[in-house]
Amino acid sequence: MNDPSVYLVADTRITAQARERGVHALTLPEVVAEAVEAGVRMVQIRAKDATAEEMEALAREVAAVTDGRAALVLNDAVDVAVRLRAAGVPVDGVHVGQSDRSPAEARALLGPAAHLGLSANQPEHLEALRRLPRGTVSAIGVGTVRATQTKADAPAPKGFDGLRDFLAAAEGLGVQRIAIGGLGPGDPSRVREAGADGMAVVSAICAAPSPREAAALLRAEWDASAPHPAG
Ligand SMILES: Cc1ncc(COP(=O)(O)OP(=O)(O)O)c(N)n1
Ligand SMILES: Cc1nc(C(=O)O)sc1CCOP(=O)(O)O
Ligand SMILES: [Mg+2]
Repeated sequence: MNDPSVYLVADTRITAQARERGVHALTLPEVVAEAVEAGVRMVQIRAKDATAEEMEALAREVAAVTDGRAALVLNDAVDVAVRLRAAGVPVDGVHVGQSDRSPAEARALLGPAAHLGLSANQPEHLEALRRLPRGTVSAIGVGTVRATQTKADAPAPKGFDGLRDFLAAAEGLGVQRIAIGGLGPGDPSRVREAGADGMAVVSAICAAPSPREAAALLRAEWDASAPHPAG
């Protein structure tokens, strides 16, 4: 099973913005390399402006970096992931949202072994998930926890209490539960206490002056915090 505890959503726009502003001088594959060396074990490529060809080229570059040390997931791009997996490139799967390709269709295209993440932030999303065959969805991304500048159409912030309630409602569905949105250093213990299996971050790593140090701190904080009593 993939380890989503500290999950880097490597975003092309946020990384380029940080580089243009002189926050750091790294490309997206370099950010991923630093994060993986610091202990991140799951990475998603989020390239909202990329064509399929650009996503494929970037995914090949990032896959050469992750190379089995971290799971690699593509945002939205089911067809690209299918193509790369067929070509033997180590891409583990895809994350889709509620208005992307349906999870049933994505699973049919990806096959049973791939990772399939799905955004879920409303009770009806969990109801729909309950109706799907077990194993269709591997993980849900639940957000936003805090307001975020990274996603213009992000759902309303739930806060940590809302996160806890939503994760409890998703218990027993056989999916990993990943918190996302406005998270960063200082949050791992609260995310774990709320019952999440992982926390996904964009800015906390991609827009940090040192992505390596930011990732190492999240890794250390996650590892030092206690799991949810329910396991
Ligand atoms: C881990 C994780 N959770 C949620 C999302 C959001 O996906 P989506 O709702 O499809 O929005 P976009 O990222 O595509 O704008 C995610 N990417 N990853
Ligand atoms: C990609 C994404 N999805 C969200 C959701 O709530 O589904 S919030 C989000 C952006 C998270 O970026 P940051 O860590 O910089 O706040
Ligand atoms: Mg999407």
